Order: sequence, then C-alpha cells, then structure tokens
Amino acid sequence: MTLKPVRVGICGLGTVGGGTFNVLTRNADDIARRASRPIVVEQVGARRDNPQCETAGVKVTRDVFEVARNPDVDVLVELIGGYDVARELVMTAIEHGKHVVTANKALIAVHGNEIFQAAHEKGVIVAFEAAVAGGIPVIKSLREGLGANRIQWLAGIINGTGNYILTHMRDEGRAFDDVLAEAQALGYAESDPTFDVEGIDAAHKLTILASIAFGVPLQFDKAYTEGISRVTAEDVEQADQLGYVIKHLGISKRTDNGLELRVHPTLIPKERLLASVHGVKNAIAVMGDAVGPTLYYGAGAGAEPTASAVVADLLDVARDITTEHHYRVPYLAFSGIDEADGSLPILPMEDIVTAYYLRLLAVDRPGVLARVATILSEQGISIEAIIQKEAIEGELVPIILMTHRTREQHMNEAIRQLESLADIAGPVNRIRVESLDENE
Ligand SMILES: NC(=O)C1=CN([C@@H]2O[C@H](COP(=O)(O)OP(=O)(O)OC[C@H]3O[C@@H](n4cnc5c(N)ncnc54)[C@H](O)[C@@H]3O)[C@@H](O)[C@H]2O)C=CC1
Ligand SMILES: N[C@@H](CC=O)C(=O)O
Ligand code: NA
Repeated sequence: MTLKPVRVGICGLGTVGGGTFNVLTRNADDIARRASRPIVVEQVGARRDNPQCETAGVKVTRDVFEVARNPDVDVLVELIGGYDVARELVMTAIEHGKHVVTANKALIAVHGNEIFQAAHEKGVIVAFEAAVAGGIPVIKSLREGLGANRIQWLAGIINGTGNYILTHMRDEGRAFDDVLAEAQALGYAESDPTFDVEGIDAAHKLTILASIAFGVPLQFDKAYTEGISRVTAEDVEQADQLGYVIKHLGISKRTDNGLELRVHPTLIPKERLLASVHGVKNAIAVMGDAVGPTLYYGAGAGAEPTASAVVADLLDVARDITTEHHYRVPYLAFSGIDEADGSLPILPMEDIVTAYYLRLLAVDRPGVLARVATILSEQGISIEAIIQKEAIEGELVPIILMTHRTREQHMNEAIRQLESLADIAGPVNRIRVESLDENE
C-alpha cells in the first residue's frame, strides 16, 4: 500500500540544501519504496538558485518564512545555517505544526532545549542526524542501536575541515591557510571558518553527542573548546617520532565526579583506529558497557554525504508521521532529560585528569632540565619521557616532555611556573595525550 506523499519544504539551497534536493529527486523511487510513500519537494526557500539543482517545476520563494507557514508543507528542512534566523524559522515551522529536519549543529547545541520543548508541546518531530559527523549515522546508532548500554566514554574526530587541514599539513607539508582555503572551496567549512579552526563546531557536535549518550541536557556553554590553530609543524613531527598522531578530538567521559566535555588537539597512539582517519573523514569511538568498543566512520562533511543523513531523517519522519507523539523515540534519546538529577554535572576543565606532551624552548645552560623537573615534581607530575634536542651554538634548545596522567589544575600551575623561569623562552606548548585504551 502506498500512503499519501510527505511534502517537504527545503530552506537554503547551498552545499547541503543542493545535495539534499538532488539526492531526494535522483533516488525518489527507492526512497518512496523505503518510506512506503513518496517524499516530494513541495517548495524551496532560497536567496538564490543553485546551478547544480534542476528546480524547474518546483515552487521557489526567496522568503524562507513563507515555507514555514505554507499549509502544503509537512516537513521543513532547515539548511540555512546560523543561530538567529534559523531559530526563528524552526520555531515558526513548529508553531505551524510542521516537523523539522536540520543539519544545523550550532542551532541544536545552543537552542535545542527550547526547540525540543516547543516541538514536544506541538507533538512534532525534530530530527538532526546531519548535524553531527555529516553522513555517519552516529546519532541513530547512539540513540537507538546502543540503547541497551550505559555509555562509558566517546571520543571522535568530528570536524571534517579540521581533520582535512591536519592531514594535508602533515602529509604534504602545506601551509595551514592554503589547506583551509581548499576545504572552503570544497564546501566543507562553516560560513565562518573560525568555527572549524577554533573547535566551536566540534564543541557544538560534542554537546549533542554527550546529551544523547549520557542523558544530560544540552550544555554547550560548559564545553571546553580549543582548536587546531596553535598546532605547529614541529609538534606534528615530534608526535610522529614519539609514536603518536595529533588529532582534533571531542571527548566525553563518565567519571565518578561528573562528565568530561572537552574538545582539543590530542596526541593519540599511531596504532589506534582513529589515528588512521584522514582528510574530511570523521570517526567516533563509543564504549558501551554491554557492547564494548564500537566505531562509526565516514564522510563528516560535503554536499551528498550530508544530504544522505538529511534524507535518512526525512525517511524517519515519513515512517513516524502518523505515530502518536509519546511513542516516538525521544529527541535526545532519553525522556525527562530536563529533570535529570544532576548526578552527572559537567566537570570544569581544571578537574580533568590526562597525560600531557609539553614543548619548551630553553636557554642552553647547565641545570635547566633539573629546574624543569623540580617544578613538575612539586606539582606531583611525573615525567614519562624527556627529549632534549641538540644545542646549536647561540640558539634555544627545544625540550620535549611526556608526562603521566595528572590533574589539569596541577599542569596549569606547572606551566605558569615554567613560563616564569628565566631559562625558558616564550610560551610552553601543551597538547593533551589520550591512550584511548579500550580496556580503560
Ligand atoms: N557543508 C557541510 O558539509 C555541512 C554543513 N552542515 C550544516 O548545514 C547547514 C548549511 O550549510 P551549507 O550548506 O554548507 O551552507 P551554505 O552557505 O552552502 O548554504 C546555506 C544557504 O542558505 C542560504 N540562506 C542563508 N540564509 C538565508 C535566508 N535567511 N533566506 C534564504 N536563504 C538563506 C544561503 O544563501 C546559502 O545558499 C549549516 O547549518 C551547516 O553547519 C552540516 C553538516 C555538513
Ligand atoms: N564545517 C563542518 C561541516 C560538517 O559538519 C566540518 O567541517 O565538519
Ligand atoms: Na550524522
């Protein structure tokens, strides 16, 4: 039996909007068979046409709010990006009783609690698979496939642009800005690429993942966010010699005291699967108490990979549209998330325990190493390895240190004291080290 079509309004016809339009029209027959009903584009709201899309025969408006109010649209697909207009657009669509599909992680991470509340009151679906790790079905996996598990930790490469930059800098020795420009031309980067480079985009995504994995409200303001802009070619080279790769990771871990929520460059052992994730590919490792370690891998950005996730959400909407609201899968996997009892507060960064890589530039004088070691030892930090590079007459000597695990607060104090030593020039470069050991 074929049911009546689901009518979609696509708002924004850029990289992802264009990809979504094309996948929906190209694979329409298979999609209709999977959904047991056709999914048709009723209207497009776009500031300008996309030369990659054949929109002849489709109603196009320049005013996206017209789509949100159109009584012939069942599902609004928000692909304009950004915070404010997108929020207003989605809230207007919900007010008009429409289901919403979005790829906008900034919107969900920052305004999600309010949006889900409004959607719950109206009994409509809000789906956002494309918002995290593009085409990888990681939200569905966490929310549904791993529903039996108490999740212990997750760690992932969740920004395609950042991983593309790190990969090409390392493999081809290319400059940061040059590779970033290429990622922008390929449609991977955010409209403001500092979101990619400074870790904000990854923190949006981690906020969403943590909420779904651990049943806590979205708390983007509590995520620790550090980007890749301070990773140098020397650090990449040193990490390589020590048997590590530098990856920009989002990490969320359950501990006895609360939940870690942090995004930063990280040294990981070369043998870990995440170390082999290159270019625009993303991957998320998730440890569940029942299933053990799992890994989700694929394209983290790009027109059609992201469209794949948007259309998968549309299929879910098409299947669930007639289901009574309280029988649907909760937006963030757990019901009653607002009433979470606070037993999993987000830990301040000072309370995180991890190992560290430090790179210092020292004046070539006797006793420098001893003074460095004393400062660390006074903070209870033990050194796992130390490498002092050969001194070249009149030049500063790089010292590389790998430490055992310690509290971030102690490391902050040690770095403060190291930087005040007359023997040490410039700032101490610190990169956190994670073993990602599946037995931990
Ligand atoms: N590009 C990618 O690979 C991925 C992007 N996303 C997310 O998807 C969303 C869209 O991203 P892209 O397609 O890359 O951006 P884009 O900049 O290529 O496309 C956005 C389109 O929306 C239009 N637009 C913006 N405001 C509008 C308004 N008020 N009225 C009408 N049209 C308007 C723009 O003219 C543009 O054509 C963002 O939230 C982004 O974070 C998510 C996953 C991957
Ligand atoms: N700018 C983002 C796009 C996908 O979410 C990225 O590079 O990962
Ligand atoms: Na996804």
